[in-house]
Amino acid sequence: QLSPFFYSSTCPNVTNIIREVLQNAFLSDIRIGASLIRLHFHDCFVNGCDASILLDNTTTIDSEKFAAPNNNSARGFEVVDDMKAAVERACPGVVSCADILTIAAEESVALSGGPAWTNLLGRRDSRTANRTLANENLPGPNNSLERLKDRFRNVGLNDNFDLVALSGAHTFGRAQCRTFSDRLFNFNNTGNPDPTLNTTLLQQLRQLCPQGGNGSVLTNLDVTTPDLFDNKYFFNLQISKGLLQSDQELFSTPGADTTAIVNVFSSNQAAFFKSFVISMIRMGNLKPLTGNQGEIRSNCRRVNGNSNIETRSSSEGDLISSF
Ligand code: HEM
Ligand SMILES: [Ca+2]
Ligand SMILES: [Ca+2]
Repeated sequence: QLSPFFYSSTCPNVTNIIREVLQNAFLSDIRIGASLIRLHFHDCFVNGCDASILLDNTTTIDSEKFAAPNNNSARGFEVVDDMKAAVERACPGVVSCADILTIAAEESVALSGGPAWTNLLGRRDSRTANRTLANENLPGPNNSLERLKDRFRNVGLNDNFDLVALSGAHTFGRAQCRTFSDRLFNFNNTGNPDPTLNTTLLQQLRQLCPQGGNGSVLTNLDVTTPDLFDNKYFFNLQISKGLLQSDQELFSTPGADTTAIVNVFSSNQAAFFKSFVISMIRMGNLKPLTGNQGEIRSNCRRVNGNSNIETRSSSEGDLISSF
C-alpha cells in the first residue's frame, strides 16, 4: 500500500524540508532526534502509525500525550509543528503528520550516525486518539521480558529480532530517574539492588537518583556513546550496563532467545543496522490509514473541521449548539 514514490509529484522535496528543520533543531537540542523516533514508536504501537499521538486534548479527544508512558516524557511536538508548517508552505494539504513522524524518525537516525533508508509513504492521519490503548500497548521499563515480548507480538511485530533491534534505539537519548530507580535500592522487594546492574554504574546512578530525590533528573540511555547511533548499546548489555530493566533483560534473562541476538549486534554493527532498518520499516507499516481513510490534518495537534472546540468554554459550546 505504502510507496517510496507517494509524494514524487505532489511534494518531491518533503524529505529535504523535514531534514532542514531537524538539522536546525539539532543545533540547540542534541537529544531531539531520539525524542522524535520515540514519538514514531509510541504512535505506531497505538492503532498503527496514524499520528494519533500528536492530537491534543479536546472535549472529544482523550489525548495520548497524557497516557502514563507519554506524560511528562514524550517530547519534540514543537519540532513536529515546525516540520508540518514548513511542509505546508511548500505543499499545502498533501503530506500527513504520520508520514512526517516516519521521515523524521529515519532522518534522526541518519543524522546521528546510523543508517539511512528509503521511507515508505502514504499514511493518513487519524481522527481519533486512544489513551486507554496507549496505556495498555506501550511497553514499560519494569516489564518482564515475557511482557515485553507480549507487547511486541500484540501489535504484529516479532518478539525476538524486532524487539532486540528496535530496543537498540536506546543507543541515544535520555531517561528519567523514575524509569530505573526501582533497580537501585530495593529491587523486587529484595532489599537489594538489581543483581544484573554493574556495581560501578549502580553507585553512579544512586548518586544521581537518591531515594526520595527528584524522579525527573535525566541520564543517558547509552552510557558509552550517548548521542551516537551505533551498536554500543548492545556492548553495554554484555557488561551489565543497560540503564533500564527492560534493556538488561534482553541479555540477562536466563535461557532467553534474545541473548544471542544481543551478542550478534554487539559484535557486528552492520548486522544491527541491517536488522534495525528492516524492523523500523515493519513498525512503520503497522495498520496505516490509506486511500480515503482518515485525513491529511492541516495542524498535527487537531483533527480538521472543528479546530476551535477546545478553545471554547463549555457554556459557549452549549450556546452554539442551541442555535
Ligand atoms: C522494548 C520496550 C521499550 C521500553 C520498555 C522503552 C522504555 C523507555 C523509557 C522508560 C524511556 C525513558 C523515558 C523518560 O524517562 O522520559 C525511553 C526512552 C527512549 N526510547 Fe524507549 N522503550 C522501548 C522501546 C523503544 C523503541 C522500540 C524505540 C524506537 C524504535 C525507543 C526509543 C527510545 C528513545 C530514542 C528514547 C530517548 C528519548 C528522548 O531522549 O527523548 N524505545 N524508552
Ligand atoms: Ca497511532
Ligand atoms: Ca550510542
